[in-house]
Amino acid sequence: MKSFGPVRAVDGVSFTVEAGSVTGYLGPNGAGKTTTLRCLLGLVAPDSGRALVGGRPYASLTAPLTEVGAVLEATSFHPGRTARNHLRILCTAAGLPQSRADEALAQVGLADAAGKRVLGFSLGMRQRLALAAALLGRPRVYILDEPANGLDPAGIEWLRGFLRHLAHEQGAAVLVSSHVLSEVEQTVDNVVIIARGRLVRQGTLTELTSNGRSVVRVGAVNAAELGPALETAGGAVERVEDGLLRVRGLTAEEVGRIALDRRVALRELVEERTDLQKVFLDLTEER
Ligand SMILES: Nc1ncnc2c1ncn2[C@@H]1O[C@H](COP(=O)(O)OP(=O)(O)OP(=O)(O)O)[C@@H](O)[C@H]1O
Repeated sequence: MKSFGPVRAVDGVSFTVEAGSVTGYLGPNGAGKTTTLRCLLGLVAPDSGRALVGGRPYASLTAPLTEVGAVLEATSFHPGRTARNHLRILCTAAGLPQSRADEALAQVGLADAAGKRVLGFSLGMRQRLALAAALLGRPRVYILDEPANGLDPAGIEWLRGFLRHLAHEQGAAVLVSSHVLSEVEQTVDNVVIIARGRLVRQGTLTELTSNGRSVVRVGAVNAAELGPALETAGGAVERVEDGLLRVRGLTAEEVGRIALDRRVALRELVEERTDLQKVFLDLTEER
Protein backbone atom coordinates (compact mmCIF):
# COMPACT_ATOMS: atom_id res chain seq x y z
CA MET A 1 0.00 0.00 0.00
CA LYS A 2 1.15 3.53 -0.77
CA SER A 3 -0.71 6.70 0.10
CA PHE A 4 0.04 10.29 -0.82
CA GLY A 5 -1.81 12.25 1.86
CA PRO A 6 -5.46 11.25 1.54
CA VAL A 7 -4.93 9.50 -1.81
CA ARG A 8 -4.43 5.73 -1.67
CA ALA A 9 -2.40 5.42 -4.84
CA VAL A 10 -1.91 1.64 -4.54
CA ASP A 11 -3.75 -0.62 -2.13
CA GLY A 12 -3.57 -4.39 -1.87
CA VAL A 13 -2.16 -5.03 -5.34
CA SER A 14 -0.33 -8.35 -5.57
CA PHE A 15 1.01 -10.06 -8.69
CA THR A 16 4.05 -11.85 -10.08
CA VAL A 17 5.72 -11.32 -13.44
CA GLU A 18 7.05 -14.62 -14.73
CA ALA A 19 10.27 -15.06 -16.71
CA GLY A 20 9.66 -15.66 -20.39
CA SER A 21 6.48 -13.64 -20.53
CA VAL A 22 5.23 -10.12 -21.07
CA THR A 23 2.81 -8.85 -18.45
CA GLY A 24 0.70 -5.78 -19.21
CA TYR A 25 0.04 -3.59 -16.19
CA LEU A 26 -3.09 -1.76 -17.15
CA GLY A 27 -5.31 0.88 -15.69
CA PRO A 28 -6.80 4.27 -16.51
CA ASN A 29 -4.91 7.48 -15.81
CA GLY A 30 -4.20 7.90 -12.12
CA ALA A 31 -4.90 4.22 -11.35
CA GLY A 32 -1.59 3.77 -9.56
CA LYS A 33 0.55 2.13 -12.23
CA THR A 34 3.52 4.48 -12.03
CA THR A 35 3.45 4.40 -8.23
CA THR A 36 3.65 0.60 -8.29
CA LEU A 37 6.57 0.62 -10.71
CA ARG A 38 8.33 3.27 -8.66
CA CYS A 39 7.90 1.04 -5.58
CA LEU A 40 9.43 -1.84 -7.54
CA LEU A 41 12.40 0.33 -8.47
CA GLY A 42 12.94 1.59 -4.95
CA LEU A 43 12.04 5.18 -5.90
CA VAL A 44 9.05 5.26 -3.57
CA ALA A 45 8.80 3.43 -0.26
CA PRO A 46 5.51 1.59 0.21
CA ASP A 47 3.66 2.29 3.49
CA SER A 48 3.13 -1.45 3.79
CA GLY A 49 3.83 -4.51 1.69
CA ARG A 50 6.79 -5.37 -0.50
CA ALA A 51 7.83 -5.03 -4.12
CA LEU A 52 10.65 -7.42 -5.03
CA VAL A 53 12.76 -8.07 -8.11
CA GLY A 54 13.96 -11.66 -8.33
CA GLY A 55 12.93 -12.04 -4.70
CA ARG A 56 14.95 -9.06 -3.49
CA PRO A 57 14.30 -5.36 -2.93
CA TYR A 58 15.74 -3.24 -5.75
CA ALA A 59 17.90 -1.29 -3.31
CA SER A 60 19.75 -4.46 -2.33
CA LEU A 61 20.76 -5.39 -5.90
CA THR A 62 24.52 -5.12 -6.27
CA ALA A 63 24.56 -4.48 -10.04
CA PRO A 64 21.07 -3.17 -10.77
CA LEU A 65 21.66 -2.35 -14.46
CA THR A 66 22.54 -5.98 -15.15
CA GLU A 67 19.48 -7.22 -13.30
CA VAL A 68 16.70 -4.77 -14.13
CA GLY A 69 16.13 -2.58 -17.15
CA ALA A 70 13.74 0.26 -16.42
CA VAL A 71 12.03 2.88 -18.53
CA LEU A 72 10.03 5.38 -16.55
CA GLU A 73 7.72 8.08 -17.83
CA ALA A 74 9.38 11.40 -18.56
CA THR A 75 12.88 9.97 -18.39
CA SER A 76 15.19 12.96 -18.55
CA PHE A 77 18.39 13.17 -20.54
CA HIS A 78 21.03 15.84 -20.60
CA PRO A 79 19.95 17.61 -23.82
CA GLY A 80 23.45 18.64 -24.87
CA ARG A 81 24.84 15.09 -24.82
CA THR A 82 24.76 12.77 -27.75
CA ALA A 83 22.82 9.53 -27.45
CA ARG A 84 26.08 7.57 -27.51
CA ASN A 85 27.68 9.65 -24.78
CA HIS A 86 24.62 9.44 -22.62
CA LEU A 87 24.78 5.65 -22.74
CA ARG A 88 28.56 5.54 -22.34
CA ILE A 89 28.30 7.52 -19.11
CA LEU A 90 25.79 4.97 -17.84
CA CYS A 91 28.13 2.14 -18.91
CA THR A 92 31.02 3.69 -17.01
CA ALA A 93 28.93 4.19 -13.88
CA ALA A 94 27.76 0.58 -14.01
CA GLY A 95 31.15 -0.92 -14.90
CA LEU A 96 29.95 -2.10 -18.32
CA PRO A 97 32.10 -1.97 -21.49
CA GLN A 98 31.61 1.22 -23.53
CA SER A 99 30.86 -0.91 -26.58
CA ARG A 100 27.47 -1.71 -25.08
CA ALA A 101 26.34 1.84 -25.90
CA ASP A 102 26.48 1.39 -29.67
CA GLU A 103 25.15 -2.16 -29.46
CA ALA A 104 22.11 -1.04 -27.49
CA LEU A 105 21.50 1.91 -29.86
CA ALA A 106 21.55 -0.50 -32.80
CA GLN A 107 19.11 -2.79 -31.01
CA VAL A 108 16.54 0.00 -30.68
CA GLY A 109 17.07 1.32 -34.21
CA LEU A 110 18.98 4.46 -33.21
CA ALA A 111 22.38 3.59 -34.72
CA ASP A 112 22.14 6.47 -37.18
CA ALA A 113 21.37 8.95 -34.41
CA ALA A 114 24.15 7.79 -32.07
CA GLY A 115 26.22 10.93 -32.59
CA LYS A 116 23.30 13.38 -32.44
CA ARG A 117 22.46 15.52 -29.45
CA VAL A 118 19.41 14.38 -27.50
CA LEU A 119 18.13 17.96 -27.71
CA GLY A 120 16.88 17.33 -31.23
CA PHE A 121 15.28 13.97 -30.46
CA SER A 122 11.56 13.43 -30.92
CA LEU A 123 9.53 11.89 -28.10
CA GLY A 124 9.64 8.56 -29.90
CA MET A 125 13.44 8.73 -30.21
CA ARG A 126 13.71 9.55 -26.51
CA GLN A 127 11.61 6.48 -25.73
CA ARG A 128 13.95 4.36 -27.81
CA LEU A 129 16.96 5.89 -26.10
CA ALA A 130 15.45 5.15 -22.70
CA LEU A 131 14.92 1.57 -23.82
CA ALA A 132 18.53 1.38 -25.05
CA ALA A 133 19.65 2.47 -21.57
CA ALA A 134 17.55 -0.31 -20.08
CA LEU A 135 19.24 -2.84 -22.37
CA LEU A 136 22.84 -1.91 -21.54
CA GLY A 137 23.40 -4.48 -18.80
CA ARG A 138 21.47 -7.25 -20.61
CA PRO A 139 19.15 -7.65 -17.65
CA ARG A 140 16.64 -10.45 -17.24
CA VAL A 141 13.90 -8.20 -15.90
CA TYR A 142 12.33 -5.19 -17.63
CA ILE A 143 10.05 -2.63 -15.99
CA LEU A 144 8.67 -0.27 -18.59
CA ASP A 145 6.23 2.56 -17.89
CA GLU A 146 4.15 3.42 -20.95
CA PRO A 147 7.03 2.69 -23.35
CA ALA A 148 4.81 3.16 -26.40
CA ASN A 149 4.20 6.84 -25.57
CA GLY A 150 5.32 9.03 -28.44
CA LEU A 151 6.01 6.15 -30.82
CA ASP A 152 4.42 6.29 -34.25
CA PRO A 153 2.49 3.22 -35.52
CA ALA A 154 5.63 1.71 -37.03
CA GLY A 155 7.46 2.32 -33.74
CA ILE A 156 4.67 0.66 -31.76
CA GLU A 157 4.78 -2.33 -34.08
CA TRP A 158 8.55 -2.53 -33.63
CA LEU A 159 8.22 -2.27 -29.83
CA ARG A 160 5.71 -5.13 -29.77
CA GLY A 161 8.08 -7.42 -31.60
CA PHE A 162 11.00 -6.31 -29.49
CA LEU A 163 9.30 -6.95 -26.15
CA ARG A 164 8.04 -10.34 -27.31
CA HIS A 165 11.57 -11.18 -28.43
CA LEU A 166 13.01 -10.21 -25.02
CA ALA A 167 10.50 -12.40 -23.22
CA HIS A 168 9.94 -15.33 -25.52
CA GLU A 169 13.40 -15.74 -27.02
CA GLN A 170 15.63 -14.40 -24.29
CA GLY A 171 13.52 -15.54 -21.36
CA ALA A 172 13.20 -12.12 -19.75
CA ALA A 173 10.41 -11.12 -17.39
CA VAL A 174 8.82 -8.03 -18.93
CA LEU A 175 6.38 -5.75 -17.13
CA VAL A 176 4.90 -3.04 -19.30
CA SER A 177 2.33 -0.49 -18.20
CA SER A 178 -0.27 1.15 -20.37
CA HIS A 179 -3.59 2.92 -20.02
CA VAL A 180 -4.76 1.52 -23.36
CA LEU A 181 -5.46 -2.19 -23.39
CA SER A 182 -5.70 -2.38 -27.17
CA GLU A 183 -2.20 -0.89 -27.42
CA VAL A 184 -0.65 -3.88 -25.67
CA GLU A 185 -3.05 -6.64 -26.62
CA GLN A 186 -0.77 -7.94 -29.35
CA THR A 187 2.23 -7.95 -27.04
CA VAL A 188 1.23 -9.27 -23.67
CA ASP A 189 0.77 -12.82 -22.43
CA ASN A 190 -0.66 -11.83 -19.07
CA VAL A 191 -2.58 -8.84 -17.83
CA VAL A 192 -2.91 -7.20 -14.45
CA ILE A 193 -5.61 -4.55 -14.38
CA ILE A 194 -5.89 -1.96 -11.65
CA ALA A 195 -8.28 0.91 -11.06
CA ARG A 196 -8.15 3.47 -8.29
CA GLY A 197 -5.18 1.72 -6.76
CA ARG A 198 -6.88 -1.66 -6.48
CA LEU A 199 -6.46 -4.89 -8.37
CA VAL A 200 -9.42 -5.50 -10.66
CA ARG A 201 -8.40 -8.56 -12.63
CA GLN A 202 -5.35 -10.63 -13.44
CA GLY A 203 -4.81 -13.57 -15.72
CA THR A 204 -3.84 -14.43 -19.25
CA LEU A 205 -5.03 -12.24 -22.09
CA THR A 206 -7.06 -15.17 -23.36
CA GLU A 207 -8.83 -15.54 -20.03
CA LEU A 208 -9.66 -11.87 -20.01
CA THR A 209 -11.02 -11.77 -23.52
CA SER A 210 -12.85 -15.07 -23.59
CA ASN A 211 -14.35 -15.10 -20.12
CA GLY A 212 -17.17 -17.27 -21.45
CA ARG A 213 -18.15 -14.52 -23.83
CA SER A 214 -16.22 -15.51 -26.92
CA VAL A 215 -18.57 -16.32 -29.74
CA VAL A 216 -17.93 -18.26 -32.92
CA ARG A 217 -20.25 -17.51 -35.82
CA VAL A 218 -20.61 -20.43 -38.18
CA GLY A 219 -22.59 -20.64 -41.38
CA ALA A 220 -23.23 -24.21 -42.54
CA VAL A 221 -25.08 -25.74 -45.42
CA ASN A 222 -26.38 -28.40 -43.07
CA ALA A 223 -26.72 -26.47 -39.80
CA ALA A 224 -29.44 -28.84 -38.61
CA GLU A 225 -26.82 -31.58 -38.33
CA LEU A 226 -23.96 -29.41 -37.12
CA GLY A 227 -25.90 -27.72 -34.27
CA PRO A 228 -26.51 -30.89 -32.21
CA ALA A 229 -22.94 -32.07 -32.83
CA LEU A 230 -21.61 -28.81 -31.42
CA GLU A 231 -23.90 -29.13 -28.42
CA THR A 232 -22.67 -32.65 -27.79
CA ALA A 233 -19.12 -31.26 -27.76
CA GLY A 234 -20.10 -28.78 -25.05
CA GLY A 235 -21.00 -25.72 -27.11
CA ALA A 236 -23.98 -23.49 -26.36
CA VAL A 237 -25.61 -23.01 -29.74
CA GLU A 238 -27.89 -20.18 -30.75
CA ARG A 239 -29.68 -20.51 -34.09
CA VAL A 240 -29.55 -17.04 -35.61
CA GLU A 241 -31.19 -17.71 -38.95
CA ASP A 242 -31.37 -20.46 -41.48
CA GLY A 243 -27.93 -22.02 -41.68
CA LEU A 244 -26.28 -19.56 -39.29
CA LEU A 245 -25.29 -20.45 -35.73
CA ARG A 246 -23.60 -18.55 -32.90
CA VAL A 247 -21.61 -20.84 -30.61
CA ARG A 248 -20.20 -20.17 -27.16
CA GLY A 249 -17.83 -22.43 -25.29
CA LEU A 250 -15.90 -23.73 -28.32
CA THR A 251 -13.09 -22.18 -30.33
CA ALA A 252 -13.33 -21.61 -34.06
CA GLU A 253 -10.79 -24.40 -34.53
CA GLU A 254 -12.91 -26.83 -32.50
CA VAL A 255 -16.03 -25.89 -34.46
CA GLY A 256 -14.10 -26.38 -37.71
CA ARG A 257 -12.89 -29.82 -36.65
CA ILE A 258 -16.35 -30.95 -35.63
CA ALA A 259 -17.73 -29.78 -38.98
CA LEU A 260 -14.95 -31.68 -40.75
CA ASP A 261 -15.65 -34.85 -38.77
CA ARG A 262 -19.31 -34.61 -39.74
CA ARG A 263 -18.46 -33.67 -43.31
CA VAL A 264 -20.61 -30.57 -43.04
CA ALA A 265 -19.63 -27.89 -45.55
CA LEU A 266 -19.13 -24.45 -44.01
CA ARG A 267 -19.97 -21.12 -45.62
CA GLU A 268 -18.30 -19.07 -42.93
CA LEU A 269 -16.44 -19.54 -39.67
CA VAL A 270 -15.64 -16.41 -37.72
CA GLU A 271 -14.50 -15.85 -34.15
CA GLU A 272 -16.38 -12.70 -33.14
CA ARG A 273 -13.71 -10.63 -31.47
CA THR A 274 -14.29 -9.39 -27.98
CA ASP A 275 -13.96 -5.63 -27.95
CA LEU A 276 -10.99 -5.39 -25.64
CA GLN A 277 -11.33 -1.73 -24.99
CA LYS A 278 -14.91 -2.33 -23.89
CA VAL A 279 -13.86 -5.14 -21.55
CA PHE A 280 -11.25 -2.82 -20.10
CA LEU A 281 -13.72 0.03 -19.62
CA ASP A 282 -16.30 -2.29 -18.06
CA LEU A 283 -13.68 -3.53 -15.61
CA THR A 284 -12.23 -0.19 -14.66
CA GLU A 285 -15.19 2.18 -14.67
CA GLU A 286 -16.95 3.09 -11.44
CA ARG A 287 -14.44 1.45 -9.19
N1 LIG B 1 4.29 12.13 -5.62
C1 LIG B 1 2.96 12.18 -5.51
N2 LIG B 1 2.37 13.05 -4.66
C2 LIG B 1 1.04 13.09 -4.54
N3 LIG B 1 0.18 12.29 -5.20
C3 LIG B 1 0.69 11.40 -6.05
C4 LIG B 1 2.11 11.29 -6.26
N4 LIG B 1 2.34 10.31 -7.16
C5 LIG B 1 1.12 9.83 -7.51
N5 LIG B 1 0.13 10.47 -6.85
C6 LIG B 1 -1.31 10.19 -6.94
O1 LIG B 1 -1.48 8.78 -6.84
C7 LIG B 1 -2.46 8.33 -7.77
C8 LIG B 1 -1.86 7.28 -8.68
O2 LIG B 1 -0.92 7.92 -9.54
P1 LIG B 1 -0.02 7.14 -10.58
O3 LIG B 1 0.87 8.13 -11.24
O4 LIG B 1 0.61 5.99 -9.91
O5 LIG B 1 -1.08 6.61 -11.63
P2 LIG B 1 -0.89 6.00 -13.09
O6 LIG B 1 -1.78 4.82 -13.14
O7 LIG B 1 0.53 5.81 -13.39
O8 LIG B 1 -1.50 7.13 -14.01
P3 LIG B 1 -1.09 7.63 -15.49
O9 LIG B 1 -1.63 6.62 -16.46
O10 LIG B 1 -1.82 8.92 -15.58
O11 LIG B 1 0.39 7.76 -15.52
C9 LIG B 1 -2.99 9.56 -8.46
O12 LIG B 1 -4.16 9.98 -7.80
C10 LIG B 1 -1.88 10.55 -8.31
O13 LIG B 1 -2.38 11.87 -8.32
